Amino acid sequence: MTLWLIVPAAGRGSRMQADRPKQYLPLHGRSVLARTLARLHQVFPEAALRLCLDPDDAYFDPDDVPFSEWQRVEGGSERVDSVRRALSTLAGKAADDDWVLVHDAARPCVRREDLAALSQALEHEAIGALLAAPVADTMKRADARGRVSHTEPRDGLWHALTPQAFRYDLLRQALDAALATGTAVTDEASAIEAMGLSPLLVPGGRDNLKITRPEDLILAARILSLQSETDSASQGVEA
Ligand SMILES: Nc1ccn([C@@H]2O[C@H](COP(=O)(O)OP(=O)(O)OP(=O)(O)O)[C@@H](O)[C@H]2O)c(=O)n1
Ligand SMILES: C[C@](O)(CO)[C@H](O)COP(=O)(O)O
Repeated sequence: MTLWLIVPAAGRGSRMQADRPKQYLPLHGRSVLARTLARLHQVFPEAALRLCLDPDDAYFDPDDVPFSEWQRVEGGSERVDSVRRALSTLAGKAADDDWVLVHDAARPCVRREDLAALSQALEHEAIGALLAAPVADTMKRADARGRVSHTEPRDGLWHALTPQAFRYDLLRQALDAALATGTAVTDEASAIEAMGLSPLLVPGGRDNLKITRPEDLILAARILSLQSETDSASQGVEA
């Protein structure tokens, strides 16, 4: 069974307001995209990668791709279109029940142990699963005036992270249905949910942030430093 990896990296990063798409901004001496791909490759070295890139991309460097089996895919206008296009390249290659993991290029800090936990969860899963983090703050619902309407109970609320992993044929059907009906889906899980199915939530670290705004890049750099300090410390203990 092949493990397919889709990395949507075709966004423009408009909220980042940088001189280039955020996936090409430097993070600890390499691009965000290179860091994300390296992290995925450490846990899934045998996976077959589909990398969604903007057709006008002027920054991509193939040397940043550590996977031996990979293919570039032209991204679409929304994230869901990019993922759907990547899936279409699997037709005739993927088995219906192959797992497809989708991970944002903009999430370079995903922990290796969280990737491993997701992978392990899939061993007992029929539909699919996503990394997610429980909401930690008190949640306010705003009214039209920008004042608090009421406090939302946060019990059972989770932040949807990536990777999100689903069976190839189910994900294909779910995205086709969402696109055909115009259902807004900002992640793979919401397309699956629209089919009446309930993906599994796999607890993951809140440090798996999606770089979206300028301050996120500073946070991501600090998170990577802390993660590498933790890795060095645990290697020291084991040695
Ligand atoms: N048409 C698109 C839009 C987004 N993405 C990718 O999907 C991930 C999450 O999207 P988001 O953070 O919303 O990225 P952007 O669209 O780049 O950001 P913005 O909305 O600020 O423009 C990113 O890795 C992004 O490159 C994509 O492949 N194709
Ligand atoms: C897929 C995603 O990263 C899950 O949090 C997210 O939905 C990306 O889209 P957003 O519009 O930036 O929330």
